[in-house]
Amino acid sequence: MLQPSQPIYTVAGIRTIETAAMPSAKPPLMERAGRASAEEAVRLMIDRPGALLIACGPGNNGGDGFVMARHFLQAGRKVVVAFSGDTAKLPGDAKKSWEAWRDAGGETLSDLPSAPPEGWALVVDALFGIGLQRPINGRYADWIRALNALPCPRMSIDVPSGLCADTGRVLGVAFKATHTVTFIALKPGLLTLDGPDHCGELVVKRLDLDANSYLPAPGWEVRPALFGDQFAPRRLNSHKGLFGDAVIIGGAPGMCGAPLLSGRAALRAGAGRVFVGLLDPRAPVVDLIQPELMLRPAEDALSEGQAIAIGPGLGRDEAASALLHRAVASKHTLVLDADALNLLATDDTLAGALTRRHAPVVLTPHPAEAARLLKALPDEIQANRLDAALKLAQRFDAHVILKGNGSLIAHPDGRWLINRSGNPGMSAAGMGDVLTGLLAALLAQRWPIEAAILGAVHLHGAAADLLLAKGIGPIGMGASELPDAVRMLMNQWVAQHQHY
Ligand SMILES: NC(=O)C1=CN([C@@H]2O[C@H](COP(=O)(O)OP(=O)(O)OC[C@H]3O[C@@H](n4cnc5c(N)ncnc54)[C@H](O)[C@@H]3O)[C@@H](O)[C@H]2O)[C@@H](O)CC1
Ligand SMILES: [K+]
Repeated sequence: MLQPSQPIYTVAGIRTIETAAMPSAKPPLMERAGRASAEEAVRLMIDRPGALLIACGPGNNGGDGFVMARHFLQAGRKVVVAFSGDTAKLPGDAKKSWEAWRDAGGETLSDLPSAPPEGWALVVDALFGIGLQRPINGRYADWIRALNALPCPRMSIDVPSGLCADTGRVLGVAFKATHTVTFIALKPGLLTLDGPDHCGELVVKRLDLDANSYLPAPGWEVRPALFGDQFAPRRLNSHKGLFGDAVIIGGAPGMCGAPLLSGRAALRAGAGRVFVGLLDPRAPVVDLIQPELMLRPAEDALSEGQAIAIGPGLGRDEAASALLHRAVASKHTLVLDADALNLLATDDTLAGALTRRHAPVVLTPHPAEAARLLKALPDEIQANRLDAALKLAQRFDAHVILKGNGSLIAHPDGRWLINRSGNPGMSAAGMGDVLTGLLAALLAQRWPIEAAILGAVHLHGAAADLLLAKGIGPIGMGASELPDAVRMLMNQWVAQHQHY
């Protein structure tokens, strides 16, 4: 059974759900959140005796911490609570939670205690959740740095403190959790940019709420369940024509390696035939390592296939621009990558032509390319990756894959997804070329556009994860090693599909 995709809500969405659900919620949401956190903590401390430390903040995230502390106290476990705020200023629910903690016999310390000789069984961060409003400094920053240095499991409640739940940015300093229990639904900041580095293992506790019934989810995780129906077993009576022609165009002088990498990935991802159009007049006429590839002068390749992926190693000269204009004027589904995106960023005529096309367009920028397309700085893109992806999709009326940790997919109609597969081994030259080749291959096999995008992005990361698991990476993982791993995964998934 493929795991279903989970919904993702921004902070505004979570607030809407909380506000709608709160009045009738029995037991109250904070009781559920604190209890769910305690249940998770028990799992983490299964073979760790001794006391746990819970650091509570001045808002409702701290309230969850007090509920959690009460459960452990009532279960007879030693629990130490640090809280440096003013209990009179706690918001309503958190105040009730603190009172219940006090009434159960609990005490709070106004500063972090030093660790017992045997160490803490677990350290819990209940400082800030979705209510973080500004960079953390002063005492809370000191606390977070001290907690991060402790050699024990560290659990965050809802969101690691200091991490922006919408963007994954660290505001000042952030708690580095080994485990995060997040409530109601996933948030984008947990899944992209610096989020995954701070969350550790991420668990969603829905608090018995059906979020979607309060507010339809704006975003979703990329999971094989969303494109798994494309993995039908091939019929015995098949031929290469059934699996389409993938077309990849690029390869200016000195840059032929990029489209060849894309082409090799397209072959391994099952395209019937793969054409690689190369701009360099002195380009090789055959890839001797991969002689299945059909190398062509770039213009000749334009007339082939159902979809064209253009950009890897394309260069930015006039010949490249003319080729890109012809590709955009074609009726093919288009994937624009690398230099095709750089050319697009400085050519308003091309941008106009793109928005008037009928056939779909996929843009696959990394943050620097996205910045050129939006006339912004890469840091501004990274500061809010979701926002940037949505803007790009709207500006170019295109499907967008904004690459990077937690790749974002934005569709032209405003729907979006975040991919969770992949690892730092992918921070290497040529990885983007492989993604482009995967897209070309799935489109050639006539996967619907959205399935092809999700499939290519997920497979790209999952293949790197497979290599990582075998010790091939993260250091030194090569883009040319990915296609064989992609092939293995696709065949595994087809084999699984046969059981249904
Ligand atoms: N409202 C509810 O009933 C529920 C809330 N829940 C919890 O409540 C959290 C949200 O609670 P809040 O909205 O109170 O927000 P938080 O508890 O995340 O933080 C808000 C408090 O922190 C202060 N603050 C924000 N940024 C700061 C900074 N950089 N330095 C110092 N102080 C800062 C604010 O002034 C405010 O006092 C969720 O993340 C979740 O853990 C859950 O219990 C589910 C139910
Ligand atoms: K927290």
